[in-house]
Amino acid sequence: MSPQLSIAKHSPFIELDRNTWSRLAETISVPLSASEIANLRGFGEILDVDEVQQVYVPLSRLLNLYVNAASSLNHMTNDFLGASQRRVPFIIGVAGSVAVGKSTTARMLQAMLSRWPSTPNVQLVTTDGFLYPNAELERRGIMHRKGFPESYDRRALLRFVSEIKSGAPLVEAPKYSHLYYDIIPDEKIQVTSPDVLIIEGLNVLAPDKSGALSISDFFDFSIYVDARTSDIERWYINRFLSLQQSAFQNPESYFKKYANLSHDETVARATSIWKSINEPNLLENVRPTRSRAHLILSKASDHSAHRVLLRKN
Ligand SMILES: Nc1ncnc2c1ncn2[C@@H]1O[C@H](COP(=O)(O)OP(=O)(O)O)[C@@H](O)[C@H]1O
Ligand SMILES: CC(C)(COP(=O)(O)O)[C@@H](O)C(=O)NCCC(=O)O
Repeated sequence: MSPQLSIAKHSPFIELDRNTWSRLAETISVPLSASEIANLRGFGEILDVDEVQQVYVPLSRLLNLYVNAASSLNHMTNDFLGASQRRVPFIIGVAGSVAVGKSTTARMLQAMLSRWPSTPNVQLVTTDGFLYPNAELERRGIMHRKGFPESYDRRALLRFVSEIKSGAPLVEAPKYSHLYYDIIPDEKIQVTSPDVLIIEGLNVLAPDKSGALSISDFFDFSIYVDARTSDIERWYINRFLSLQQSAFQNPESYFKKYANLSHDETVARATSIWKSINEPNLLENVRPTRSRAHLILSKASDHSAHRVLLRKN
């Protein structure tokens, strides 16, 4: 047997190409209208009814199976313990690079999962709320490391997730604004005992370096959104160009300093931010967590998912 085949044989993942994956749920129809899908789509993405039918319907069905199985196990465990039945949220982590399209995947899952009768209440939080405020990043001398593991208040994030998993009826998270590029001091996001909570962020699968608990220890399922580095760089630059024409024109935007750049200057600025912050973070911290995921959604250069890897166990 060639070394390549034996590596594949001993991989913890089953690999499915798009056609094989899409056939797993072809009898289930898309529960969203074309305009609902358009509203969930991020900048530059091609998400359409075909993509939802072929990629997200099977994913949502698989997750529904996991949620129902976790709920049965929870019931049986409580019976065994003689404890009262109390349901705690099923937590799904969504990881991947800046600009890979995590937010669209997470929003799509939220919309799809909430259509299942067993999980009408699906809530979504992003980990950017747990970034230190810019003033604190400046104080620590890590303003140029936004998105790196050390730029987050990891203790607060861990407390947040463990409170949710302990069944607390209301848990609050700080709120981040892409417009201000900073934490909004007086606003909070509330998590109110959902059936499913999706937690999306760059580093959600990162283990704690000192061996202590990390938030992924509280996940029931996790997804890594993957693509080639060169494709993600192009998506980042194209999105930056679109934002320069829209969001950066807002006088309140942190990036208003880029509002009058020419096309070439904007590309140069985006490339420099990508090369100095987001690509190193992807290579050093984010992609190394990929094999910790239960499922890897692998995207082709047009943003469509072309392959799914699912853990065998
Ligand atoms: N500077 C910005 N101004 C406004 N919105 C932004 C800015 N940067 C990113 N976004 C938006 O924030 C969301 C999260 O982006 P990001 O963290 O890169 O994750 P992803 O692209 O994987 O969803 C996306 O919807 C993106 O369009
Ligand atoms: C806010 C982010 C760190 C993403 O945070 P996440 O929700 O993934 O924890 C990222 O979108 C970002 O703004 N990075 C800084 C570098 C840049 O401006 O591209």
